[in-house]
Amino acid sequence: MTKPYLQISNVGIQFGTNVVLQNVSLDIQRGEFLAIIGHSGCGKSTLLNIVAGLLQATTGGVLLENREVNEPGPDRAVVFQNHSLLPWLTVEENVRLAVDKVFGKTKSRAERRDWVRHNLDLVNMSHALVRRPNEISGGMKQRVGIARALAMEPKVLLMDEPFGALDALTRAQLQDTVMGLQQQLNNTVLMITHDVDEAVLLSDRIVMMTNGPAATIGEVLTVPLARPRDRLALAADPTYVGCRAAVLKFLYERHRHPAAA
Ligand SMILES: Nc1ncnc2c1ncn2[C@@H]1O[C@H](COP(=O)(O)OP(=O)(O)OP(=O)(O)O)[C@@H](O)[C@H]1O
Repeated sequence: MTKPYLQISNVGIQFGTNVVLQNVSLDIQRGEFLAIIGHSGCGKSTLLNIVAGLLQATTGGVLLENREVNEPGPDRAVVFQNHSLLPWLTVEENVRLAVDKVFGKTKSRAERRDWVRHNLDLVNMSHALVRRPNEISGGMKQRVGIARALAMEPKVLLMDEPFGALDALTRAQLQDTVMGLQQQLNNTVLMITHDVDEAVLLSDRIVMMTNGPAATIGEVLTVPLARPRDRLALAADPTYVGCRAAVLKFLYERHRHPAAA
């Protein structure tokens, strides 16, 4: 068995007397796409923030390529639900800012410019280089956020409900883009979602969290669907339907949210 690329070991965290996570352990291999799913408030964002280095675990810890994670770093890029673009900069400048920070010393000006454009091209945003965030749609902003994260060449891409604020059609387009990128770049991805179909469509494994307080991993489901995946073809695929049913069962039968009980 290869050594895990990203290792979450016995992670627990409490805020005051509120124990949010307890004994969370997960080994992630390089190039894996993992979705984390669980009811609202169970601690998904908290877990992602610990991996991002934005929060410190109370117990346990995280290793990335055998190095302890204890602060944010460009090797772990985060894409949030609500884009975090700077409104006074253009699309190109927003990505450029991150690229300059990471590659300011190792790439020339021209190389950095090409790298910014290449990453915007990957998410089909080359046509909007000089637009500002308030001049583009929500889906386009998320595309720019993804380009910015990819342009940092992170070891791990962390996505916190990246499509949560988008309408269903835009969401489906973005999911297809992310699947295409995954096919091309083979990133290691940890993505939080509330959407069962999204989790099955995009992931290699789905991590299902129990309800809080003291939430932990209840089950991990492997999604044995070949790639590339086609959402229309999969809708009637017995393996897809079975995975979907397993996640729904976990969420709505075995770990129903207390508020819905
Ligand atoms: N900095 C903090 N200080 C105190 N409590 C916090 C802090 N961050 C998170 N919490 C608490 O931790 C719990 C889990 O929150 P978290 O946002 O991680 O859940 P979630 O599963 O991502 O929820 P959602 O799906 O609704 O986004 C909540 O009870 C929240 O109030």
